[in-house]
Amino acid sequence: MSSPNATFTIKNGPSFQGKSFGAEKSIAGEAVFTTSLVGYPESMTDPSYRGQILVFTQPLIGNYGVPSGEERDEFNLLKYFESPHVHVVGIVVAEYAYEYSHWAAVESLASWCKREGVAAITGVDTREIVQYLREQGSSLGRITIGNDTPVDYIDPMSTHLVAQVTTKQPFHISGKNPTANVALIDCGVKENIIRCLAARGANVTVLPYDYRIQDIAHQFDGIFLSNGPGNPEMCEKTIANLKELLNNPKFDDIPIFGICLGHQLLALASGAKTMKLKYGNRAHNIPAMDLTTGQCHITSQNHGYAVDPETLPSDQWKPYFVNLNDNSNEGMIHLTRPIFSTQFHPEAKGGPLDTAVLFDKFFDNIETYHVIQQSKKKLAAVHQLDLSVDKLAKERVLF
Ligand SMILES: NC(=O)CC[C@H](N)C(=O)O
Repeated sequence: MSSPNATFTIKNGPSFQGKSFGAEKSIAGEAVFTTSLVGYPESMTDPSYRGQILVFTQPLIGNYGVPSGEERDEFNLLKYFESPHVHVVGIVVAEYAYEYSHWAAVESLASWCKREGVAAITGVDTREIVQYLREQGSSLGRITIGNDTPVDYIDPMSTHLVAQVTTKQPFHISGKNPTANVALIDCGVKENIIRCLAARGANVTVLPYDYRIQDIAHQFDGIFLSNGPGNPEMCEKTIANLKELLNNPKFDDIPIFGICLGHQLLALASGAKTMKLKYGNRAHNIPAMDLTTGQCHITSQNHGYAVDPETLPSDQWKPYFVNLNDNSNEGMIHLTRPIFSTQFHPEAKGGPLDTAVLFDKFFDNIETYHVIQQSKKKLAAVHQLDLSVDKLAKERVLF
């Protein structure tokens, strides 16, 4: 099989010669690496990877092909992909498996990359690349096909990636035996996050990232803040909306749960700061300790930024989880309100399900919210009562 030569170059770093197996299109982006062993279809369709060149440390990639991007589940969510399209601009693998086999596969990784316009290079030493990226930190990179003139380096983090991937209009996903209505702020949400909410009984209303949630929050039983690509500081509108939600006492009881970018945006809205990590955390086996219980959980992650826990206003928030590899912040929890968020992905597809229980915690908070709302309604009704003597009860009334 003759495939064109390809070159992967790290800005201010080395070049690696290999063969192209994807789209014959030279590209540039931010080069990052993942140590996940499985899940390339999910990672490549995760909007959080927008604009990045993904280097897989797992040496053999493509051996189980690519599943259908059209099949949908009972919630009308994509069964195998995290969004309808690939978001990485390129992939770098040590050894592309030209033969694939899997019961769910409908095509090869190569044909998928070609159709989706994704550059792919194989036959390079990903160990050396990753060692380089660990030393230099996440770097700009490019893949040049054949004798193409290399394209200029592009820093995707300087563009508003969330505005590109968010839903442009609100949409609705009906939950299973619904017991709650959840508003989801879509900064690039993964299908499996919506599935985790819908499967637990939430009707999910998915809103564009800049939707004024503070105007409609009272219509919902909980608010969810999604994952998404890029620098969290770019999402100024979302942060401003969340600030109103956090600062207005009328929203004191409403449950909020954020994941990854959602966590970072919540932190920024609370007055904390975020920072760029040297090379980020992208893996399915990262240990995070729950600081409220001392228990360690293995978590799935994909992020380049993190919250600086020192900057969390300690009169309102405390760190919830900590990363046991690099001590970075993995979550926060409000001291008095039903709000918490995590840097890792409790919905984990792929990856371990240790922390899926956090979705149940969100639903517990929603249940408590229902009880509070009910008693508030009953108390409010008391003030509407007709006080004519013949209308009043003749003994004490307890709810
Ligand atoms: N998965 C995510 O939501 C990533 C969040 C953010 N874009 C980061 O890289 O840190």
